[in-house]
Amino acid sequence: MTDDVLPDLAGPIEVVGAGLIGTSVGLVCRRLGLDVILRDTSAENLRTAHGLGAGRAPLPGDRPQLVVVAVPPVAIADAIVDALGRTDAVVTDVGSVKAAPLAAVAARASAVDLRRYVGSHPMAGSERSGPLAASAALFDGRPWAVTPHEGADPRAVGLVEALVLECGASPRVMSPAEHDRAVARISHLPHLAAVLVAGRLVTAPEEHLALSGQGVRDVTRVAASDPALWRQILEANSTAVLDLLAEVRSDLDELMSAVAADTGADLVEILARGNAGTQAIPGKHGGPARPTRSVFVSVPDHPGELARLFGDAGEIGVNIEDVRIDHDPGRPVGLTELVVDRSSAEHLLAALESRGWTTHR
Ligand SMILES: NC(=O)C1=CN([C@@H]2O[C@H](COP(=O)(O)OP(=O)(O)OC[C@H]3O[C@@H](n4cnc5c(N)ncnc54)[C@H](O)[C@@H]3O)[C@@H](O)[C@H]2O)C=CC1
Ligand SMILES: O=C(O)C(=O)Cc1ccc(O)cc1
Repeated sequence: MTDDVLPDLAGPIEVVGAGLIGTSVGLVCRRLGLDVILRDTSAENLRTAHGLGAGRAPLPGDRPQLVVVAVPPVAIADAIVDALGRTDAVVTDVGSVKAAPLAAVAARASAVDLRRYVGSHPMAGSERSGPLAASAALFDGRPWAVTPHEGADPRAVGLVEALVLECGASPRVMSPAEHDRAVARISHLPHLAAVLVAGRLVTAPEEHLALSGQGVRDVTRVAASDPALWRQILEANSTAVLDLLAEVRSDLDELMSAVAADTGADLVEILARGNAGTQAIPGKHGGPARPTRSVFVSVPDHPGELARLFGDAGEIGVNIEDVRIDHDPGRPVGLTELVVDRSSAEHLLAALESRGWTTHR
């Protein structure tokens, strides 16, 4: 934290770009009772975001305290420069890459007061775009990078941290360059891995695809994202991404030799490295990863059954960390996977069985 006492987020908050992220920020701020001004070049997205209650149209004389720029990567630098010139507010952006837009804004530093600009990046989102995908709960418990440049005003940094906290997220302060190396590994490479695996499905025969289970859905989910957005993200972070892709190319060579060899020892080592990688990911709220276990329950396909299952889990006193539903429209029963703390799994299974649920071990 940059300051013992963070500046109060008092509003008005101006959001430039009322899409997935901007509308979500607007919804959170409105829920806090703050005045939110929305701007967007798309009249349709603006109309939708207004209709969702994420904010209002600008009025002459508006004086925002904070401007949040949430436009596509190619438009970010211009929107930051515009906001710094048009207002005396602190300006942040939520772009996925930090060093390139900062350099573009800094190149025009004589025209703008750069001290009021502090970049940031919520590590939350989805494969969907636009205001209809927005949610006030989007940032709950998520990390949100705050990336001040060396000349940033500490009060401006504090105000951006206050926004992050009010959104229910955890601020992580780091330099723009460090941020870009980090997201290459934890966001951009996973995205490209999902794209490559999903790309292999395009020409698959229908009877192969009919066998699809949760694994292929988990690994490919983010590949459904907007290609135009991701092209811009990858172009803005190409150096860090290329370094990692070169490492993955040599991993792939190693993997191919291991699969081709008949001892299996090397393959086990590679698979175990994967295990270690999954355990390196911190748990929710940045805490240590806690071991979880999946409990599978058959849920009859009638209204209210899922609510009854969640209600029973609540009464049993077990917190559900995550949930997945494998729903086969051809069957009267769906398979629900409840991800719970490993130490609670046996207790949950026994208690659900005693309440008449069919579980699968
Ligand atoms: N999609 C995701 O999961 C995440 C995206 N981000 C970053 O947040 C930013 C916004 O992404 P999304 O909300 O997903 O995109 P989106 O496509 O849902 O929303 C972008 C909005 O900006 C508007 N817009 C475009 N150019 C504009 C301009 N010059 N002035 C005003 N409005 C303009 C568009 O009409 C659209 O409503 C991007 O820079 C992205 O890299 C950050 C974290 C997660
Ligand atoms: O959907 C997900 O899980 C994401 O990871 C979304 C996402 C997309 C872009 C970002 O810069 C940050 C997060």
